[in-house]
Amino acid sequence: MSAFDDDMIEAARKTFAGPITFLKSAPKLEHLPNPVVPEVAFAGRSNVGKSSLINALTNRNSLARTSNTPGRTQELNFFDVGEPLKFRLVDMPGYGFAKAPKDMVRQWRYLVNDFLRGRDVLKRALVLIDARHGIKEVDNDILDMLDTAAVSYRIVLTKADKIKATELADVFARTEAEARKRPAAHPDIIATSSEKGMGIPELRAAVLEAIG
Ligand SMILES: Nc1nc2c(ncn2[C@@H]2O[C@H](COP(=O)(O)OP(=O)(O)OP(=O)(O)O)[C@@H](O)[C@H]2O)c(=O)[nH]1
Ligand SMILES: [Mg+2]
Repeated sequence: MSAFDDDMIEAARKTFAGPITFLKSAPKLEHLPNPVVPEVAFAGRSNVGKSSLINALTNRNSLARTSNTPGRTQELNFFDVGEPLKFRLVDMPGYGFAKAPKDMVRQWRYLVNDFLRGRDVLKRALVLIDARHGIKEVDNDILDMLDTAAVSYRIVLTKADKIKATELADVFARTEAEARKRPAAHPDIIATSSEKGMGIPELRAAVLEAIG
């Protein structure tokens, strides 16, 4: 069952099959690109699968850099979709990995907070949550920041291929119930697997819907 009709799914497929290029990396706020088109950002704990999901959505193997080393992405990475340019995807730095030095955590907070507050082209954030764990304490920071900044967001479960269907149904229900308590969260969540392609057509449609 999907909240998106066939036309939307097909339009989204076409959009993501078209030209997509890496624009730039922004390690600091002064490096942000000019806000000229709508943006959708991918947030989530380090290693949750943000970069992998961007690659799956765009059907490219190595557009966004993925890694087994948590905390690899320390900056905001911008990807241009469409020619002429239609919207941008933003790969955000991950949080919550063990052994992150204090100043790295502070840096993350500055960058992310200012990005979320200051950017009216940012139409939606997708907050990725590992399907094996559900929402954890470490995710509350970003969820609170988004609620406070009134940036609308949708929760997306990742790595759904790693658990059984019954467990997935369980964590799905639990996570959706939590989403419905949060003011800026979309009431519906999406379960995905970048590995198996699950939920990818729906997530593409969700991105298109978010940019309007
Ligand atoms: N089985 C499975 N593994 C996945 C999936 N998505 C990502 N992974 C693996 O999880 C690891 C981390 O993926 P990334 O996409 O680099 O994670 P990230 O959230 O971008 O991490 P940071 O950039 O450090 O914040 C990689 O080894 C991926 O291959 C998935 O859907 N299924
Ligand atoms: Mg990454």
